[in-house]
Amino acid sequence: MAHVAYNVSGLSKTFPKQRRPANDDLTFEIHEGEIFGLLGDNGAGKTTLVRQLVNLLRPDRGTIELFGRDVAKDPGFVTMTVGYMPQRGSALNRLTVAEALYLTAHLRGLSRRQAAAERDHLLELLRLTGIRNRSSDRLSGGQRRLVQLAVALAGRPPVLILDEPTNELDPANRRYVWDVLRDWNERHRTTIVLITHDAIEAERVIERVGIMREGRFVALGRPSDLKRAISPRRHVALSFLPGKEPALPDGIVPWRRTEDTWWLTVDHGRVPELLAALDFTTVTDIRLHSATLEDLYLHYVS
Ligand SMILES: Nc1ncnc2c1ncn2[C@@H]1O[C@H](COP(=O)(O)OP(=O)(O)OP(=O)(O)O)[C@@H](O)[C@H]1O
Repeated sequence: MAHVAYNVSGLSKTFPKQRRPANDDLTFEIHEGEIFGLLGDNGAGKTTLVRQLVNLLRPDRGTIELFGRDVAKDPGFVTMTVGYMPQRGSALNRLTVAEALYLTAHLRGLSRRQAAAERDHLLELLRLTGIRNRSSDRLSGGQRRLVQLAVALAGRPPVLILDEPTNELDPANRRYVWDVLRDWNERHRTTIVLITHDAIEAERVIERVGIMREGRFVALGRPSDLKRAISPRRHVALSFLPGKEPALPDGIVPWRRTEDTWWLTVDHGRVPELLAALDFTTVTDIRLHSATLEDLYLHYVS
């Protein structure tokens, strides 16, 4: 069984003068070592939730335990355990990029020598060496996001909470950051909770997803399971040598044919049977398509 990083129970929060709760009786777990994605439309309550997870905001009701310790009663433990990247703003004040990384790593328990090594590693990892001596108030929006991410990673806290880590990044940096996060998670077994609107790219790294709407989860689980629930069929494109039409199991009939490719729609459960029936000396290519994370998001949110 998976070990639990966060155990959230009955979490509710209504801001003053707001009619609707921002978080409405949320109960869920985040497993140790997983990458958990929070998706949802604007105003769904994602930032409110993560600010409670890092103890920047108190819930009206409910409890949050981090590795079995009550977050509200143990704020120091949260600070030492979680690297938090906020949605906006900068926690760096007027420090240079290099100073911010060094100090954060040192405050998270690394010796001076280790903190200096960590600083240099993160500058290189996030390609920040060229701006290492720049003050954080003189960075572009995208540079600031990369520095904030590096600060969250400094000292390798066991949990990362990232509020839209790829927001403001150009497409190449966006993709690079997703790769860095996946690699970091694999290397250090870091639990990562992230909010994103970037469902297409995030699909490559997210292991479990919570889709929020009006302060509640409308879907929670592994993307593959959730996709299967909304779309129980797979689309298959099957290419073969001209004139060598494949034999298909009973009841599976192409809905479109060309000379060398057939398109089929198959129940998930029959895919193994289809694959077993094919002669791969004459089948040249097979492509299986199922719903994407973005399809899933749009299914639940629109
Ligand atoms: N400080 C605040 N005071 C009053 N209402 C707030 C405050 N912060 C958030 N809200 C409200 O709470 C609800 C949830 O907001 P939240 O920022 O958590 O949404 P979100 O899912 O993170 O949205 P987005 O994707 O736009 O960042 C919204 O209706 C918002 O207007």
